[in-house]
Amino acid sequence: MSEPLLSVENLKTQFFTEDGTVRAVDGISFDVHEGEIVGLVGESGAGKSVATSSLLRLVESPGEIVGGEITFKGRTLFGLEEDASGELRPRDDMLSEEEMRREIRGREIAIIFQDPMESLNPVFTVGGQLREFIELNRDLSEKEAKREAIDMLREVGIPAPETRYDEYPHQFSGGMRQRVLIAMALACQPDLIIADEPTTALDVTVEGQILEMVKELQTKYDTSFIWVTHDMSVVAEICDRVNVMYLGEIIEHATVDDLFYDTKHPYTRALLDSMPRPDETVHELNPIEGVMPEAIDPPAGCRFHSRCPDAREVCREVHPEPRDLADEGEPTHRAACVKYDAFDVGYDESRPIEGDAAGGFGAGLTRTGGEE
Ligand SMILES: Nc1ncnc2c1ncn2[C@@H]1O[C@H](COP(=O)(O)OP(=O)(O)OP(=O)(O)O)[C@@H](O)[C@H]1O
Ligand code: NI
Repeated sequence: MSEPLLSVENLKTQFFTEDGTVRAVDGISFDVHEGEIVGLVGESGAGKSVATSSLLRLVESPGEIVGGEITFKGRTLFGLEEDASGELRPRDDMLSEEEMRREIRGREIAIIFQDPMESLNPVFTVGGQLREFIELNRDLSEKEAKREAIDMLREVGIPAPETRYDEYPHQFSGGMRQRVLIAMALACQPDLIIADEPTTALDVTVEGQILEMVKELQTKYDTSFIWVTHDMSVVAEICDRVNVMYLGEIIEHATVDDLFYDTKHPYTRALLDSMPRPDETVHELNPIEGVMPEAIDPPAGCRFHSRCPDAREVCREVHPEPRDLADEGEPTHRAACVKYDAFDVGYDESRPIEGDAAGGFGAGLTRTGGEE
């Protein structure tokens, strides 16, 4: 396989709060190849948004990237090294803030957020904002930029783009605003677009239309995407490969087909069981019980053990790093779960955890009244 477009190694981002250090992103590694849509999926608070804003170095105080390496097209977006006294400092080849702003953000890597009103200014027309963005980033004249802006609005399926050009954001529906943001993201023909739950607030029909359009545009422009979502049906719809996040870590990585049909990690299993699936006529859904623990003081061992139906004593002790469990010649399929032989830490001999997972996965069924 060719060199990845983006490669992320052991990325760690923390927030230094009064209550303690929030380990929002705690050592994740993944890559994105040219022309791929890579999913980042997980429950609220898993660290998806912090991970994606880290890629563009947009994490704000009290947050900070504290470790790892981010490489994009051979350039170091983030990287640390130890100086003579053992202190960590940015590597010489790490891009400056100025370079990030002028060369990377928007131009090479664009980001689309869930709430379009965060990115669109309500007091300027939609077309004006799009035109200005294009003008700034692509060295086009005002007139050329305007033509390009109208073309882009048409491209993302906005009817009568010449008229809509002069309208204000509030005159657009939620779905249409999201289309405008996609136009803006595409306007500089970036190699990578990060989409942070851009369709979550929309109704399912509009969401479906937008996903369909993104797939078409993706084929046309060969843009790569990182698609952030908590919704497995969106993953199924749009992604080539998926990373599943839980409490700051990527606990499973696979192609979409393998993730759905050869699920390895119990957390991924639980996520899938908690959602309706178009390909299965099971009507009973099992919500994942319990809540994700705090990222300030993550549990020892496997972070999912308190909610996991397969948890054994060893899961409290051993903290598994993802390992490739794929058969030889098959696409990579990494999972961080010691129940697989590849881990060889004595799972089979270990005692199942009973009565530990108070409020944990399935607790409501198996433990109610089981206390006497
Ligand atoms: N500014 C901040 N200060 C302190 N903690 C923060 C801050 N921003 C995020 N966090 C913490 O980082 C962790 C990850 O948050 P993040 O927003 O990345 O989750 P997410 O997976 O994107 O969730 P959602 O699906 O709700 O968007 C959470 O524990 C969150 O509370
Ligand atoms: Ni988020």
